[in-house]
Amino acid sequence: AEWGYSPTNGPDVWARLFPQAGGARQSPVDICTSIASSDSNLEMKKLTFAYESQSDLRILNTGHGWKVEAPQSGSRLEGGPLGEDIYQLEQFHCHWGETSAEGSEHTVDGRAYAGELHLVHWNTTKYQSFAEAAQHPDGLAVLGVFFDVGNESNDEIEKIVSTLSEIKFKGQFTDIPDVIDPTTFLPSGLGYWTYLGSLTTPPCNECVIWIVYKEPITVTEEQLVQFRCLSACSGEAEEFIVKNYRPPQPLGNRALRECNA
Ligand SMILES: NS(=O)(=O)c1ccco1
Ligand SMILES: [Zn+2]
Repeated sequence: AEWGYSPTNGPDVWARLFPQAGGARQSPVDICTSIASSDSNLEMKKLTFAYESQSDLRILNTGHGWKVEAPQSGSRLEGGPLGEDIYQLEQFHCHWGETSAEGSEHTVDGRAYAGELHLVHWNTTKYQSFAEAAQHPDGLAVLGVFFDVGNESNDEIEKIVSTLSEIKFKGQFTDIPDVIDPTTFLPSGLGYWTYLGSLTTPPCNECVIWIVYKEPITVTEEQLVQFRCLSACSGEAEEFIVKNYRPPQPLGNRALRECNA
């Protein structure tokens, strides 16, 4: 039985097939800003990133959304909550909802955004592959960026949107002709929250250091409408991917730290 986001195969039943989904350090979480502790040593070790601009990146319809494969050996994410290790960009994708009133995975004081972009990195200092890194508590680092709906379309997201008609069905892929610079997905304000969590899709490995930016970026309703036209099926039967977000999971006794870069 393929997992998904419907009542019969969605987040409420994932733990039956994927035991880790019922663990104590699951993601996403509701970010309760009043309990976030501004941790001084996060400010000392500034979070730094360096990405390459790449063209001809492959975008795939995974059946659960779109995913851009961006293995960037030259990219580096380090500092902040990442200790002494260097993390390398592997892929990026996003989550959205049926309407723009929902769609993000993390929420802020109970408020959902219209969507959430995930830039997925893995620890190349300690591990030899993404798959290996995903088996360790400090294996992955994911940058989360919220989407707000506004009037200006996001040019970088538009490069993604313009390919979606070619990958309407699950399993289809194509190359993005434009040059993509992942830095352009990041908000101007670099304040963030960070905590230890998991992949938000099965198998929900508890291997992610989450870094969620406070400031959203803006996309248009039309861009989100295009996301919802992707099909979860590989054939004629059209079942649109209208939502692909997991609701918040218990924070439990995990520390939630913030850095106002
Ligand atoms: N949604 S996410 O970034 O936690 C992820 C990456 C790979 C699988 O799930
Ligand atoms: Zn994600």
